[in-house]
This record gives sequence, structure tokens and C-alpha cells, in this order.
Amino acid sequence: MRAVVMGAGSWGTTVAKVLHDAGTETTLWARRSDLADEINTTHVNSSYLPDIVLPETLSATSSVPQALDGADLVVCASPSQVLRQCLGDWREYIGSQAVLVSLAKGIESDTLLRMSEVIAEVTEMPDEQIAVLTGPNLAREIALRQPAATVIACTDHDRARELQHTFATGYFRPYTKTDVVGCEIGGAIKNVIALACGIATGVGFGENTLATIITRGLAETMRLAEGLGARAETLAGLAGVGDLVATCSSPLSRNRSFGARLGEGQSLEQAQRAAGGQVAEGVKSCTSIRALAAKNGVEVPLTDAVHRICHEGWDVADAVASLLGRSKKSE
Ligand SMILES: NC(=O)C1=CN([C@@H]2O[C@H](COP(=O)(O)OP(=O)(O)OC[C@H]3O[C@@H](n4cnc5c(N)ncnc54)[C@H](O)[C@@H]3O)[C@@H](O)[C@H]2O)C=CC1
Ligand SMILES: O=C(CO)COP(=O)(O)O
Repeated sequence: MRAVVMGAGSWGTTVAKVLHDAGTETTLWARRSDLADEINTTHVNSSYLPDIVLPETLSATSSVPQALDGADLVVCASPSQVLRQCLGDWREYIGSQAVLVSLAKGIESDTLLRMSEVIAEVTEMPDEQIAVLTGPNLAREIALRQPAATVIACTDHDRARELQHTFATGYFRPYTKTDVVGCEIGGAIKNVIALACGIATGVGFGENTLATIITRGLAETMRLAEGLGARAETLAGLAGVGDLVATCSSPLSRNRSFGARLGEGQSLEQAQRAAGGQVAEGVKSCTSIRALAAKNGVEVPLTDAVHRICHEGWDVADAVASLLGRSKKSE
């Protein structure tokens, strides 16, 4: 088995380290040649994972043909909104028998497709060759080898089991699932809910507000996921509640931090500048998830409020009034 991780952001770099620790021969592809050089010579990715020393035998390249040559496992580590464009550049070098694993947590703008759907559309690979890895996995903690679990989902359970072995280490424990839809919807929405938690923290609201957002965010996630054919149990697991709790609670989350800056009064542009090139997927996915929900007749009031704060000029008071002024319901 030879693996390549396509994308040397914080999660791509970390997953390459996990695969290496799991005993899988792994190459990391970086868009920038200076970053590939830095990883090869200093074994550090100072742009995205400063202070983490990478294994000396983990090599990086910025050449797409070299990275993909002979790769059995292609891990797609680009942000959601550029994955299609990246796959277009990679497609001709991906072997017909290769297995593709998506790490991205988002819904594509305009098409409203999940990432595994984007991969299938661009590469024309069958579903049995496409999997998703998702769960409560803040990159820095995993890079420090702190224990955590994840989910590897593929419609072909045997394939998911093979990948489970490929990614398993003494600190990283993958579980398998066949519910790809539930896993991807859980991973995409939790970023939006983490933005909402960050906004609440930024304006100074406390734990009751956060617990309310997380719990009602989970309800919203389950409604949409089930509406799209997912199983409720998936959202009760690592890819749903697990990731939601980790992302909504941690100052390491880029989405939560982005939301906090908005809550403190920064503009979208100021918060984007402060993110320093790191992706907060929820900022774009709030709009695509809202549209996906509308298309399927599912109510997503928190996602709607985050979209309006990010893109329609609402302030937090508008969002609170709208959310708490909704018709009264049973839980
Ligand atoms: N960082 C984390 O803790 C985790 C991230 N993820 C997901 O992994 C995906 C990748 O995120 P990170 O590695 O964290 O990214 P990052 O925010 O650390 O780095 C940005 C990455 O995007 C690439 N990039 C930026 N603009 C691009 C463009 N126009 N074309 C191609 N590539 C471009 C950069 O080269 C870099 O690799 C995201 O969907 C994220 O939600 C999932 C689990 C954990
Ligand atoms: O997906 C993540 C943790 O599982 C990372 O979240 P952020 O993108 O908000 O940092």
C-alpha cells in the first residue's frame, strides 16, 4: 500500500503523519514547493503546524504526477470549495484502481454536493472506491498523538474495514460506517454550529447559551441528515455529536474562533484576515447547507441565522430575536 495525502494544510499534514505512524508508506503533496522543501529538510510545516516535528521519513513533493504515481490510496485534503478544481488537476494521474478518501467537511456552493459526490463526479470512480474520514479530530491534538477516535465511511463495508487498518495507530482509532451521507452532513453542519458557538462566546454569552446551541444544532443536523437518507444513529456517534462537541468547545477550532471574532464585532473581512489563510469551512457552507435544507423542506434556523450574520448584515441581536421569536414547539 502506498498512500499520498493531497494537501499540506494542518489536517492533511496531520493525517500524513498518522498514516506514517500506522506503518503505511506515505507521501505528502503540498501546493507550494517551498513548503514541500521545508518539510523535507526541517521536518516541520511552519505555515500550518508550527512546533510539530514530522517523521524524518515522511517526504513531501509539490509535483502532482510524482505524488500520484503508483498511489493506491489518495487522501483528498483540500478545503471543500476548491476540491473540484484540485481534482480536475489530479484526475489524469490517479490510477483507475486507487481508493480516494475525503477529509473535507463542507457542502459545495452552487451544486450543493457533498464532497464524496464531488469526487465521484470529477473522477468517475465508483462509490466502492470513495470513502470519507471524519470525527472529533482537531488537527493539532492528533499531531501531538493525543488519543482520539474517528469514522471511516464507505458504502462498501469491506473497503471501510481495509481503510480502518490502514489508518489505525496506538492513538488514532477508526470505526467503520456505511452511512456516508450521515457522516458528511454531520461534518459539514458542525462547522456552522461551531461558528454560532463562537459568535455567542464573542458577545459574552455563557454556558447555557452554548449548550442550547449545541443541542439544537444537533437536532438541526439530524433533521437534515435524516431528510437526505442518513441514519439517526450516525449523528449520535463520533461523526455527529462527537465532532460537534469537540469543535464547538475548543479554542483550537478555526470555525469557533472565526465566530468569536464576529461576535466581538469584527467584520467578515477582518475575521478572514485574522484566520491567516486557514479555512473556516462554515462561513461558506452555511449558505450551501441552508440552500440544501430549503431544497429538501427541512428547517435549519441556526444555520440560517449564521448565514444572515455572515452574509446579510444581521447582528447578533437580530439573530437572537429571530431564533427566540420562532413559534413555540415541543422538543
Ligand atoms: N484542521 C483540522 O483540525 C481539520 C480539518 N478538517 C477539514 O480538512 C479540510 C482541509 O483543511 P485543513 O488541512 O485544516 O486546511 P488549512 O486551513 O490548515 O490549510 C488550508 C489548505 O488549503 C489549501 N488551499 C487554500 N487555497 C487553495 C486553493 N485555491 N486551491 C487548493 N488548495 C488551497 C492550502 O494549500 C492548505 O493546504 C477542510 O475541509 C477541513 O474542514 C477536518 C478535520 C480536522
Ligand atoms: O473538523 C475539525 C475537528 O474535527 C476542525 O474544526 P475547525 O475546522 O473548526 O478547526
